[in-house]
Amino acid sequence: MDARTIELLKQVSTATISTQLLSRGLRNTFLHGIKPLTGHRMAGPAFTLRYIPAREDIDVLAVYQDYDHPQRKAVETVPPGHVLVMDCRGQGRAASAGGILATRLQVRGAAGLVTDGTLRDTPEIAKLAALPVYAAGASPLTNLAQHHAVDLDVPIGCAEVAVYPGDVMVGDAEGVVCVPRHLAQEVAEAASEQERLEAFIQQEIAAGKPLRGTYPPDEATRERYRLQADG
Ligand SMILES: O=C([O-])CC(=O)C(=O)O
Ligand SMILES: [Mg+2]
Repeated sequence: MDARTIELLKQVSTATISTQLLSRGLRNTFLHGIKPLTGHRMAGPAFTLRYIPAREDIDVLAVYQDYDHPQRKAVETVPPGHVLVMDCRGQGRAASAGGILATRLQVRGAAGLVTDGTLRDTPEIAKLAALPVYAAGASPLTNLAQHHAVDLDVPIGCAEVAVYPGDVMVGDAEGVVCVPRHLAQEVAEAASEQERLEAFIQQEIAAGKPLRGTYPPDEATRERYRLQADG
């Protein structure tokens, strides 16, 4: 994934990206119900972790003694610049990670943390200066009370959206959208162009122009936009 594509995607809104994906036939790309915890914008390829339901005879506290426990391994192997995306089947009675793991992700240069479950230690996570974090809420209970980490870097569902490793996860104040990897570059370019045009339309509407002719822009409005862009 080239750096320019990531940079462009980080600057545009999830609303704009959703429209660009819809215009290419993709309707189910926004992770509904997932909210920002730290407020930082996010863009980076997905590295995934899949959880299945926990079972009491297997998921006991002693499993954390294994440093290769898949949850811990995910945190230690997500490549820098990638977003760790966790599939919790939308279940949040137990947290999918906590403050120490999130701090480790930040130190390792991860581009973000996304879960369709919950997180614990959220007051500390909210203070992280550089890591974008998105979750469905908070739960103080550790993950193995409900979740069993199984697979790394496989296709997952997150908030009922298909996420394939390498798809680009983009986050802003409204939440997270998943951009299929093969569309990332063209969507990034088209979304930037759409936002330049919409900034002009926004100015016109604020200055008193009616919707008719302005939004969507007719040829005359487009011509004024081109003149402003050239000038
Ligand atoms: O048990 C967990 O999910 C991990 C945890 O609290 C932390 O990372 O601080
Ligand atoms: Mg903790």
